Amino acid sequence: MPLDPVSAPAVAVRGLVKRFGDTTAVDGLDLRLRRGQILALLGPNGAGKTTTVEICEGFTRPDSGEVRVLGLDPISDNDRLRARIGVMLQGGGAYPGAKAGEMLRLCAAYSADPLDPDWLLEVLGLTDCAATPYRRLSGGQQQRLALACALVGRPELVFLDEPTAGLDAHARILVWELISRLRDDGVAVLLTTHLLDEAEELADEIVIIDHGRVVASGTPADLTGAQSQDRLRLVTTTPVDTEALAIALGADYRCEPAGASTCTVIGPVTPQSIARVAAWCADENILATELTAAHVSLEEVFLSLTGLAVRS
Ligand SMILES: Nc1ncnc2c1ncn2[C@@H]1O[C@H](COP(=O)(O)OP(=O)(O)OP(=O)(O)O)[C@@H](O)[C@H]1O
Repeated sequence: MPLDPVSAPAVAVRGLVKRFGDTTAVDGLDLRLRRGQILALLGPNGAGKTTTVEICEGFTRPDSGEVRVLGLDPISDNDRLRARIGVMLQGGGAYPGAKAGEMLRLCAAYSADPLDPDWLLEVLGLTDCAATPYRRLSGGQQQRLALACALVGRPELVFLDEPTAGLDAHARILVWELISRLRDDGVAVLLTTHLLDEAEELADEIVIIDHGRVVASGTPADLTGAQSQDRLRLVTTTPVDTEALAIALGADYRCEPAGASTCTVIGPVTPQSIARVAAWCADENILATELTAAHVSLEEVFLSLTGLAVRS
């Protein structure tokens, strides 16, 4: 694994194992995050995401495996790493009486070349509450301030743990825009989230873990595209006899109801199969209002891989 702290990947993890008593939280995990990329770590509750991130942050010691963050060991090189990484602490380290603007300026004072705190407050929609004591901020404002504190030191790598949890739609978009700008400026982002649309929107690479192991990885398009090629979504004004449609299409096709007047045809999507579905509807005097080569959502991929709802 390269050790050069300048050109090394932002995060390189190989064969990581962490046990807590009888529980194996991380079980031989590999991970690689390049500079200027956003990697979203997804997984059901208890999958091992937080443990992995805390090991990368240097807060938890692994049992075995190799971990390099910006080419350095997160525990033995922690002092050198601190100034180069940003960590979003949930309500952490706050002086409840301190004002939002003061807290951010204090964080900025630890950095040799910080971002302008007033600019960050503005971008995150916090200017109006700069003089508000931390304890009086709403949950969403505290969340955005935690993000600002993680970013103000101009880190090369930032760890974001559910950065938009609890934010309203407007605030979520502000945060998404800021995260995208960071990436464009070359910052690497390791994002953990339960929001699959957030991962799909932001991530260059998604790693889905379960039981401490990687179960799938790739770009959002890789993960959803592989399963999207073999589905048609048919919406009709009256319910469809899915068995009859499947028989009409032949042995390569299955047909499943997906709602009162929607069904999914599973099988090769070709110009001929689309024509056959439309012709069958005409023969049955059924009005098709939509016939689309379906996009499989990341949520469907996640469910099929982990067998679990996002929040179990
Ligand atoms: N300090 C600890 N002591 C004992 N067990 C722990 C500790 N930290 C984590 N675990 C266990 O390790 C496993 C992985 O937990 P972890 O918090 O990493 O999962 P996660 O993917 O972050 O879950 P969530 O989505 O709920 O935050 C779980 O079974 C958890 O109970």
